[in-house]
Amino acid sequence: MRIAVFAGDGIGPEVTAEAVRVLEALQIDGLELVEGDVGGAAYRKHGHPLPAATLEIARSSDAILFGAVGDFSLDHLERALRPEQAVLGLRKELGLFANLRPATVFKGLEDLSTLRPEVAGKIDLLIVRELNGDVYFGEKGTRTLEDGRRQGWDMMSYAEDEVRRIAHAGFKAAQGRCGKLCSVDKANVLETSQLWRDVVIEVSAEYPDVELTHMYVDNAAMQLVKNPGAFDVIVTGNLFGDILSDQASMCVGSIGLLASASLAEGTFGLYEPIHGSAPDIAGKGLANPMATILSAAMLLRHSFGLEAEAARIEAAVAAALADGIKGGDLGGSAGTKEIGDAVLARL
Ligand SMILES: NC(=O)C1=CN([C@@H]2O[C@H](COP(=O)(O)OP(=O)(O)OC[C@H]3O[C@@H](n4cnc5c(N)ncnc54)[C@H](O)[C@@H]3O)[C@@H](O)[C@H]2O)C=CC1
Ligand SMILES: CC(C)CC(=O)C(=O)O
Ligand SMILES: [Mg+2]
Repeated sequence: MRIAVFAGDGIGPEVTAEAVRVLEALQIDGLELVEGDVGGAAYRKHGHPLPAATLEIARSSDAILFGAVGDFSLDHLERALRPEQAVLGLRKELGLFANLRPATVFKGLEDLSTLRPEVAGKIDLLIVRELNGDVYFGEKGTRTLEDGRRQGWDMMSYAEDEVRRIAHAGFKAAQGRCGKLCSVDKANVLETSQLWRDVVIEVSAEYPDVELTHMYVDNAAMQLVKNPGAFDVIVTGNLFGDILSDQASMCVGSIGLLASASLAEGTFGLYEPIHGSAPDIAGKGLANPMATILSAAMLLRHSFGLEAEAARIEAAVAAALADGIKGGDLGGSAGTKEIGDAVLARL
């Protein structure tokens, strides 16, 4: 059981350290943790955000626990060298195409949400976000038009096989939950989305037990706040899924609570909080590590089939919250290590 630990930048090392403490406390037989450099930290040390040695550690591991990357002081670099390329590169190189981002309100903790408790209490949804395509991986550039104006451009596209495989992931996820799949797109404007919708409908023929609906992304953003309890599984593209999942995190309570799994075919996966490196609070011991701790639980469940251990971690996080252990992101005053201690004490 070899787990690569890539802590990264900003609050990445702070939150990852707490998740590692939780993993180690479980005393799982054969657990081996191997650290590697990613992001701005890797660029400063090795001149690249995703050095070959890190990629090698990733490839020789069974799963990756990832913190966050991003460092505003390196945003002047050419795009290929920016910290974010570490996570984008790992997703692409390792074929991590299915990003699962569950958003569920903790029972009895509806008041953590910025929504009214009776609305928030019904939230139990899963965003299945495509992670290897869309405008994030299309050709891009800046050019000067004939009249001298500068123009930035990014190519958005999806090939049918890319849509098909994430659609299957969405339908399968729905089969394991309440049997409802909502495909989110912008087919009223974008050709990329029209193909997305056509292919999702084609794939739906193989899943007669799943109720498929379609929604434009602008409406989905509104419905997530109005009636989030109506969603079971949302399947969507890379860009829309990125945005909607940050929104869903606030419906639950905080971005510091939402975990994710980025999966390839098979059991390999990268597990990370949905948040970034939070430079505004980095180095102060203020970050909420719960999203990373919950990502470690997803890792144990998806990559190793350790359901009982995963459930133990999730229960410990829920118990800590129920006992009032809250970080600043939730209006509390607990620091990163204090939250880690509280989860460990309830394992
Ligand atoms: N997967 C990754 O590594 C990601 C990296 N990024 C990068 O992170 C950097 C910062 O991006 P932002 O847009 O500011 O997004 P962010 O998610 O890092 O932070 C947004 C806001 O949420 C707060 N926040 C985030 N995580 C928190 C936690 N665990 N506990 C308490 N508060 C938390 C931050 O303090 C900030 O106010 C950028 O360089 C960005 O590119 C952003 C998203 C994902
Ligand atoms: C490359 C990342 C910065 C994209 C992102 O925000 C995410 O995956 O949540
Ligand atoms: Mg994001």
